[in-house]
Amino acid sequence: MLTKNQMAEIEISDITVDGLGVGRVDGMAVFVADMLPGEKGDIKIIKTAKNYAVGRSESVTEVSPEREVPVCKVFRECGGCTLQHLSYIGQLGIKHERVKSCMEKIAKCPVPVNFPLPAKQPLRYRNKTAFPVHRGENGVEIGCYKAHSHTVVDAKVCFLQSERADVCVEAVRRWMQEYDVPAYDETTGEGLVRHVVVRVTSYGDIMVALVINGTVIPHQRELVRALRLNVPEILSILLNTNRERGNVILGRETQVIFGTDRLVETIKGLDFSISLHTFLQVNHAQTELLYTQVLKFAKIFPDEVVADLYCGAGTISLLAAQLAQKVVGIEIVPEAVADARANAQANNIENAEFLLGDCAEIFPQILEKEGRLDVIIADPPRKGMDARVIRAISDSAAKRLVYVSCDPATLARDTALLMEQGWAAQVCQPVDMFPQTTNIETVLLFSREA
Ligand SMILES: C[S@@+](CC[C@H](N)C(=O)[O-])C[C@H]1O[C@@H](n2cnc3c(N)ncnc32)[C@H](O)[C@@H]1O
Repeated sequence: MLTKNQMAEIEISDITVDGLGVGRVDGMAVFVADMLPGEKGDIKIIKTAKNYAVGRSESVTEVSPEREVPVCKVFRECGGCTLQHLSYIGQLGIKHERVKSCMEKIAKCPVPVNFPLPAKQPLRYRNKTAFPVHRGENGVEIGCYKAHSHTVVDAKVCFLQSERADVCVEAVRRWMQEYDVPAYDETTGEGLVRHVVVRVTSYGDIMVALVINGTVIPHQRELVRALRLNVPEILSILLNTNRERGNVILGRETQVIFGTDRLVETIKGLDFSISLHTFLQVNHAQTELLYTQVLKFAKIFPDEVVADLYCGAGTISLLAAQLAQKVVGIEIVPEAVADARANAQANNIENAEFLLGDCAEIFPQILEKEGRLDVIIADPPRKGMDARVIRAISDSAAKRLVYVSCDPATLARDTALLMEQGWAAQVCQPVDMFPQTTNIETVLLFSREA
């Protein structure tokens, strides 16, 4: 039995989704920050609970050959990156093991899991970042939250976003300091500036939005001038009003204070118009790789009808529509459906239809209405698919199902349900959309059991 303050030499055998090393003493799991699988260390137990303990590494006695010096100075405080101390190939290995383990242990499914498709650019890959703003003892603080908290870790550089985005954030910080612009205080609900959101397209065009607890900012002209002077690639500066308490970043009302309210992004040859609210995968290069993989698994023939469930702004639907007879996309967010319809028009695609609503309600209705359905593509949020959607997928006559998931655990849970209903998992391809973190995107191909 472990006790608080006890010292133990522990070998780390695993890593959690939060990036904590996991070792075992007499069968009890001990979680240790900043320790990697394969490492041994002298660990001081700092907390004990019924089924686990938490330790602090006092010294690492056996260092993993995959250990690296993190590029970011605030890596140990910030909750944004959890794997910067591990080589990129080591990160991919851990993600591969995680997907395999979920398939084996949760889905009980012997599907082959390929090695994750790596990112060519494992740093500075994000095309959108929302940084919380806070006023601390040393002035304006802008950065990421500390893990599991709302404490802002002040950072002048974030190695996940583009260098131009760093410059935008710095310009906002200097403007707030110079004109004494108040930051929002979430404990009192007072103050003004809540978040700085920066979007950057693959063309280098930039949108900057200040999320504010109000409708106007002081010294607006000075902010616009400072941002444009420092970053001439800015095409859009917005004020978004969010007066609600809570964790939701964006409010519904947005005003343009410079330029346009939209940018254009091109994905695999199609143009997509992006507003502040549009959901877009955060890593452009890996999105192209992900979608290529989806289409490869979907193997769509020209006479086939495709359903794209949880379709967002219609990115996958419109790529699939170029191959299919018809695509029907379903999405619950009205703005995303409007974006999808506009994107279809802008790309002269006439065989894609977009329906607004919950997949659990709309998809069964489509099955009754559409005479034919050959391929289903589903890309649900982290929580996975509703059981009603899984039932409808199984009731359909579709021959292939391509499931895209950002959470291997819910993917595995849904895989077990799909297998019970006659689907066979054929092959699983993880795609590393989120280097430096434990997150992984996975594409899984199902077909009807023979
Ligand atoms: C992971 S995103 C995928 C979007 C798109 N496939 C893409 O690659 O950009 C999941 C989408 O599902 C939508 N969504 C969440 N719950 C839904 C539901 N019950 N019915 C329909 N759409 C839903 C979200 O609004 C979001 O756009």
